[in-house]
Amino acid sequence: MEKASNLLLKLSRRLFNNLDEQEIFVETLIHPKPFHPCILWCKEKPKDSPFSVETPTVWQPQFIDRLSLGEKPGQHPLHEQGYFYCLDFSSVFAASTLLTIPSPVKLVFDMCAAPGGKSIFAWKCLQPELLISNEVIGKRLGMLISNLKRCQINSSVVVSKDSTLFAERIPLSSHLVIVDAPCTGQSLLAKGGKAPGCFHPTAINKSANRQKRIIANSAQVVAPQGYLSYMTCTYSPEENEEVCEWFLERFPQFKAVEISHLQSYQSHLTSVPCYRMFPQDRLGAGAFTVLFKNTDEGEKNKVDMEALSAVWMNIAITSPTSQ
Ligand SMILES: C[S@@+](CC[C@H](N)C(=O)[O-])C[C@H]1O[C@@H](n2cnc3c(N)ncnc32)[C@H](O)[C@@H]1O
Repeated sequence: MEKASNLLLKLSRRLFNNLDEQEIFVETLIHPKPFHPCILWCKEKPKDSPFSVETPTVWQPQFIDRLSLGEKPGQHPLHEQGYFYCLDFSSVFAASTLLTIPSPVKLVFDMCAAPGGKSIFAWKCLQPELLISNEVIGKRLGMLISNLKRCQINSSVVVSKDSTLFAERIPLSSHLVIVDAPCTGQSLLAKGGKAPGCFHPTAINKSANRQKRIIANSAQVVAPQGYLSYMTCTYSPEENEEVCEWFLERFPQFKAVEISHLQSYQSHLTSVPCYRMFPQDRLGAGAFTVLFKNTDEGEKNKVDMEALSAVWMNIAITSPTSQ
């Protein structure tokens, strides 16, 4: 993108009061610069790193390394052997809310899972007994399955159904439900990619409505005292803070959890504690994240995997038992 569109300029004025901040935000989108590559170690890190590693941020988990510019981790033989998964550092930021969830965790359900970054992050940091990764778009299933297989994410199961079905069939069952929601993908521009129409109000409203439907269905899958993690890789408030406000009005049993390690990233666009990373922070292309807790007391429902396999397309990476 050579010149900022009026819609991008308008968005920058909504996001930042300060003129310099507006300008630098727009500049990072119209003249993108590369970000440091990043990896998540699925297996134990070798003592001597095969890569040149950047100084970690204070909140960065030990199983993440941000690498020097120019490193190509995807081409290293350890990648094929499943030692690590390559992801954007914005994904680490967004998923870092999960680091605050107390163990033990039985069941993690990832509603929007392909290609698998948040599923693998949750598996690594929470060590659940079972991870269920759902991807509704058939042609995205292959990459999800191959990533979970390559990284040996046991025990995990891949499913492919609309979120409505899970709300009906496995209500109040999961300790954690992750909603890394489909969005307008505005942050792709900061990576030099394309996201046609991503600032257009029609596209933003359509996306926000889909996000509200997914988060509402996902909330019903969360067990009492369980967690719901919502995140996007886009900047517009309609897809982020406004989804959170809408959600809390309709599901008052949920409250947003303060994430102390992300305090300096707290969004000033709402009173709900939620967090944003912007591309001008130079860590990643940008993300929005919030962690909700279901404050209801009560019994968690069991998920009978045998019964489910009759109705769902379950592709078992390993064979789970009842949760
Ligand atoms: C931001 S991506 C997920 C990235 C993934 N969580 C990761 O970390 O690798 C959003 C995903 O939501 C999926 N999706 C699209 N429409 C959906 C819907 N109606 N319900 C659930 N997921 C949907 C997309 O196919 C896409 O894979």
